[in-house]
Amino acid sequence: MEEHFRAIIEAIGEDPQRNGLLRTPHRAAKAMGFLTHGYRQDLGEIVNGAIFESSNDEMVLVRNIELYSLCEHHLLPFIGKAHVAYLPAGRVIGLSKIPRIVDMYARRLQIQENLTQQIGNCIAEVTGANGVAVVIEAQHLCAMMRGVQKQNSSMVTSMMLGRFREDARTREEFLSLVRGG
Ligand SMILES: Nc1nc2c(ncn2[C@@H]2O[C@H](COP(=O)(O)OP(=O)(O)OP(=O)(O)O)[C@@H](O)[C@H]2O)c(=O)[nH]1
Ligand SMILES: [Zn+2]
Repeated sequence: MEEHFRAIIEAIGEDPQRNGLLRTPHRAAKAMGFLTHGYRQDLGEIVNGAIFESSNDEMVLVRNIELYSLCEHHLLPFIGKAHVAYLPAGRVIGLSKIPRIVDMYARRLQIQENLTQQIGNCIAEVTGANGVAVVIEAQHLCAMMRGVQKQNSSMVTSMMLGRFREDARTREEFLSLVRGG
């Protein structure tokens, strides 16, 4: 990847040999590696067996999970928040595992719709929940610092599975809890 970043710097018309840019291909490759480390993560290792029996079947919501991803069309960041809820069916998942799952999919080349769906499907599979809801609100730098250059619009995507899809009252409870903070 370093070589390719050096070529990009040249293509821009810059001098990769000038002092400030000498180590830039190395740094950029390292940064890009970090921003896409989700490809090299393993769901089993992330969850690490942290699934616990529980008779609680009320909604569990983790809201305001900060999210950094890269849009697959421009390789520019999109940044926002994810809200994830599920209705336990006999077992709950370790609290930290939800943001870890969000990150595993966010740290890849994505479009927001697919990211939302992948997180929802994954939480559903891992928890066997009666329902899963995911809402993501994000701002895309490709639509802010270039292209249409809209600084104040954000994109909201959602995925409702099981009871969240079937039952309007459950969905409403989720949305009002999300709006609450
Ligand atoms: N649906 C969706 N579109 C996205 C996402 N991220 C970026 N895009 C859009 O992907 C589209 C790519 O359109 P193209 O016309 O092929 O590319 P472009 O010429 O760079 O488009 P502009 O951004 O309009 O200048 C643009 O409309 C982007 O806004 C995303 O997460 N979801
Ligand atoms: Zn984009």
